[in-house]
This record gives sequence, structure tokens and C-alpha cells, in this order.
Amino acid sequence: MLDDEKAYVARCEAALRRMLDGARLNVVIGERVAGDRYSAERLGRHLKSLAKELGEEPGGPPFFGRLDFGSDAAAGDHRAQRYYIGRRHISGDVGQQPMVIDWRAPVSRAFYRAGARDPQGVAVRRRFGWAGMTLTGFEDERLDHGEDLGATSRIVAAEIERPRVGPMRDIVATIQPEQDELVRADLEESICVQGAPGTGKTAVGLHRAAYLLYAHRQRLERGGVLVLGPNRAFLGYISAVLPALGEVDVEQTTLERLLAPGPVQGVDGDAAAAVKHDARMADVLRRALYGRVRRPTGPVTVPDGSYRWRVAEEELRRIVDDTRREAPPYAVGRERVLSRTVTMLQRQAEARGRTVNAAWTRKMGRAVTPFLDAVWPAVRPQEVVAELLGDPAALARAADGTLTPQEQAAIGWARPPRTFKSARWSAADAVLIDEVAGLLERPRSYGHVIVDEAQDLSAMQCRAVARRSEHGSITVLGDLAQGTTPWAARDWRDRLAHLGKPGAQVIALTTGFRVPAAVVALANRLLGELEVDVPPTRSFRSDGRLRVEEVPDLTRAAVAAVREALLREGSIAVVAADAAVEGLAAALWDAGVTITEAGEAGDARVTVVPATVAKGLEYDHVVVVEPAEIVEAGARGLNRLYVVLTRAVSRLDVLHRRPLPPQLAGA
Ligand SMILES: Nc1ncnc2c1ncn2[C@@H]1O[C@H](COP(=O)(O)OP(=O)(O)OP(=O)(O)O)[C@@H](O)[C@H]1O
Repeated sequence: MLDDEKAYVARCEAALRRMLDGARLNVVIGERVAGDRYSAERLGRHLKSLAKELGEEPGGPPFFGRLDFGSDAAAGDHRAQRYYIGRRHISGDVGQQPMVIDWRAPVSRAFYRAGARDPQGVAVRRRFGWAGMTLTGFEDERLDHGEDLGATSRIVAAEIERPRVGPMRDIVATIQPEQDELVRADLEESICVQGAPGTGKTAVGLHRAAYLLYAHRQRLERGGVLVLGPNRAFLGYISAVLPALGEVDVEQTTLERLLAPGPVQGVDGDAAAAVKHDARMADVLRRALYGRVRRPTGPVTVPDGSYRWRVAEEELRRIVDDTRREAPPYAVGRERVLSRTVTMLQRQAEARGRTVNAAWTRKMGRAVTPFLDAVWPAVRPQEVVAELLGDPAALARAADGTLTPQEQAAIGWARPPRTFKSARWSAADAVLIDEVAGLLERPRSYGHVIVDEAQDLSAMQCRAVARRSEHGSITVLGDLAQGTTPWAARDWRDRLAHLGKPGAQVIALTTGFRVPAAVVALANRLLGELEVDVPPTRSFRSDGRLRVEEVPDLTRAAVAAVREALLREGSIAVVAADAAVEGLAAALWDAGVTITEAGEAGDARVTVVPATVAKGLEYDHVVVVEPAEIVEAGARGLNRLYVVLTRAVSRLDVLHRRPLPPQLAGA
């Protein structure tokens, strides 16, 4: 029977080659047959992108599952049909059904969701085991006989427990039913996934992106899909997943880089950052911007040949007041005031029998500009923020009743730059500038935005995301227990409101696929102290090893732990307080151990990871150095330690010289 399946593999590979050859040939023919140059180019571009998609796709097994539908009515249209499920669609011969169905196609849903209790018409579900490109075996579940292995399937368990090497991989072959529900949620639905470490939030988010692009290709290609992660190391770690699923056009970045593409030059103190990230700043900025709009004083008069046109002060006031009431984006408002004023002039001119054309309108527009600059001046967002932070009187005007005098003092610049162009903007300033830019002009709205580690976003950062998903939906991924920024969320409701999706459903994932049970138990000792209400997690994994050791020399012990870990397969990380990282890296280097930077692709199996960068990453073997120092290194230190302790897939060593934090004592 395995031989039959191997023969099918060979047929699939041949069919895939034919598809690729066909696509390439179409490019050539398409260029020749198109009637005119315009359609030749359009057709060519379309066919080339198809060929590129097919050709660029990284190789891999052609399928991972098979569904045999039963012959009763429950099977519906699929009665007695057999389907192979894989990462990509493979066409059959002309008039024949596909050799392999895309995992995202509607019929594939049963592969993930069918169970003994609800077989969905499926008689047998087959999972295939592979070693590289070689088919090594399969495992059947006779759902029609009530057989349902669920996550105890040998093949599923092997995939989840495999030692981790290199960057994150896709999980299409083993998506669990509760994950699949989130992956395939409707495009219109915004969802928030609260999940403990290793429950698959990131995996779910990335697969959801791939699913939505498949199900709503045209709409999303127009709007675009954006994935936001916490830092560069994290993005490096996840960057290969979507391309492996055939999706190369998803923008993956950090919010910081999205808002300030250049380097951030300024640094805020804690007090200033706290105020700048507070939702009240939205009000302050709005007032600062609209404080520039002035009441017209006096009429506008414009000489025009032997005539002189005039708009009275009263009328000008009405124009400005009406425009303010309509509340368009600021830049649109300016255009409106201009065109309404010119219209008034035009009416007078036409009443006098003057012929009015485009050149005349432009001339009037120029003549009205000084008035416009006085009542509704053009501004740049940086200018507004610089004035606010650099001029205490301006700040007081905009923040009166909203920020206390102390808060105003905290964000004011001690030494304002000469002009806004020479300001050294901080990361928080970039968020403020973006808020003003959003008042001036609405930014591009994506079709779907996926925000990972969203618990760490401030209210103002959430608003920046909301502006970019105004006409789309979002997937919010996070864990309240892993919040490490000073403004991290303690509950999801207010964050979802700032994200512009107050009605989004919050769904919890509670099965952990990364962290072994013994390690979960250790980390859970901290949960009670983190002041968040999150459901407990059940670890899928009973394997794994935890070692907590008091040592006289941390560096020497860390080097020894790494040496021992190197005897086995898998990635290794030494995680320590940021200040200790350099010393540890140097010691490992001296001991002849090659290391790579967190999130960088490299051959070395060992990484030294600063505690502040560890979020979202995972390694097969983790060596945590001096927990007490990690806790002390900043606010929310216990949350930080919780993140650090939950990065291990197989083995965790906790090395300490000083006493462990009391919550871990006796571990
Ligand atoms: N259904 C699954 N099958 C196989 N592996 C899975 C499955 N779900 C999750 N995993 C694996 O478990 C690990 C943790 O997943 P992921 O990083 O998505 O979790 P997370 O909830 O984002 O964790 P964290 O909160 O720590 O960032 C990954 O290696 C992922 O590939």
C-alpha cells in the first residue's frame, strides 16, 4: 500500500513539472498571441507572475493528507471521492480532478475539523509521514468506525515534538481544530486570540494570512495584508513561513519601522514615554492642530482686470465654520475652504457676464492663498508636534484640562531644536507624528492587519494600527501575561477599542505546543503575580527536561551547559539580562563556540539572546542565566522572566548564583 502512495507521489511530481512547463510556455505564447501591445504586456505580466509563483515555490512533499469520503448522504457532493491535501494545488489531466487540493480549499476543512463525533462525511483520514522528500509511512483514522486519534496521532505528535532547528516552519499538516477555526474565520470578522506561550498564536496568525489571501485573493491583493511583529529578530524568525505557503506579497514589519522608516534618534525618559503613549495625547494633538484654524477677520478682495471681487467676512466665517463642522481630514478641509471661497468669487464674476475657465480659477486660487494660509494654514505633522513639545505655552493651550502641569513638563523639550527639521525624534514621537498625519490625511487602509504580541502596544500605537485597518479587519494576537511594556494591556477590551474594533471576539487558545509540562509548571508559578486574568494552559508535551541549578560561576556554568547541549540535535539559546549578554557571548567565543545573532539566519546553532528580545522566539534548548537579574532589569520584570522561561521546546536550564525570585524558590 505504501508503494501505491509512492507511485502517486511520482505522478504528482510529474504533474507539477507539467504545470510549471505549461506556465512558462504560456508566457512565451502569451507574448506572441496578444492582439496589441497593451494586452500583450498585461497578459504577459499575469502569466509571468503565475510562472514565478509556481517556479519560486520551495520544494517539499506534494501532499500531507488524504480524505476518503464515505458513500452515504453525509458525504454530500463528495460521496465516495478521494482527495489528497497539500500545500499547493496540483492540477490533474485535462477534465480530471486535481491530483492535490490546496489545504485552504473548502473541502480541505474536513481534514482539520472532522472527528469521530462529527465525521463530516469522511470515512478515512490518512496522515503521511515524510523524511525530507521521501514518503516513509502513513497513519489512518477510520472516522466511520469511531476512530479518532486527535492530537495523539503518532505523526502529529512527532511533528509537534520534533527538535527545533533554524527559523519557524509552517504547521499546515497538523493544524488543530481550535486553531483551524481561527485560521478560517471570515474576512469581515476581527478576532483577538489570547493564548499562553506556545499555543500557536503566531502560527495561527500567519496561516490566517495565507488562508485569507487564498479565499479573497482579488480583494486582498488590492488592499494588502500587513503583519506586525515586535522586533527584527522575531520577523527574521517568522519570515520564511508565508513564502513556504506560497504567499510572497505580505508585508511583514514592526510598527516602529512602519511609522518611522528612518532610524530613531531620540530617547524618552520613562515619564515622558508614559505620557506620549497615553490615549489622551490624541485629544491634545487634535487641539494643537485645529488651534491653527482661525476666524476670518475682514473680507477677501481680489482685483480682476477692471473688476474687484469681494467675499464678505460673514460669508468667510460661514465657510470656515461649515467646514469645521463637517470634520473632514485637515488637508481636505483646507481644500474645501479654498474651493468654496473661489466659488463665491466665481458667482460674482459670472453674474457680471465674465467667462470663467480653468486658468481663471487657478488665478483666483492663488489670490486667495494668503487668506487660506491665515485661517487654515498648511502644516506638516512634524511641525505640529515640534511646536507642541518645544513651546510650553502651545502645549498648555492644547493640553489644558487634559494633561496635568507635571505631565506637560514631562514631555516638553528642555532644549528645543532650532527647527522641526533638526529634531531628534524618539520612537514615541513617531507615534505622535503619525497621529497628526492621520488627522491631516487618512493613511492607506489595508484589507487585513495581523498584529502579534499586541498586549505590548500602547493606546496611541493601537490608534496607528486602527488607522491602517479602518476599512479592513484585524487579527490581534497576544498574551496579557507576557506584557512587558509600561503600558501593556491588562485586559483586551480597551485595547480592542483603541484598535478600532471594539466588538472583536476574544478567543482563548489553551493547549501549549512548545513548552514541556515541567517547564509550564515552573513558569506558572509566576502567573499569580502578574495581575492578569488569563486561562491556565495545558501542555501537550509530557517530554522535555527542566534543570534548575545554583552555580558558583555563571559564565562557566553557561558555557558548560551549551557544550552539553551541543551534543544533541536542535537550536540552543542562552538568555540573560541585556547587560550580561556581551560577557556571555565573549566567554562562549573564547571557548570556541560559534554564535549567531538572534533572528539572523546562520549556520551556528547557538544564539545569545538579550531578555528584551526573546519574545516570540523559541529554541530547542534554552539556558536562562540569573533570573533575579532579568527581573530587576526593568519594570514588569516578572512578566519578562515569564517570557524568557517559556522559550524552550525540549530542555530548559536555569542557572543562578543569587537566590531565585521568591516565586521560583524551591523549584
Ligand atoms: N498545530 C500545530 N502543529 C505543530 N506545531 C504547532 C502547532 N501549533 C503550534 N505549533 C508549534 O508550537 C510552537 C509555538 O507556536 P507559536 O510560536 O505560534 O506560539 P505563540 O502562541 O505565538 O507563542 P508565544 O506567545 O510564546 O509567542 C511553534 O513551534 C509552532 O510551530
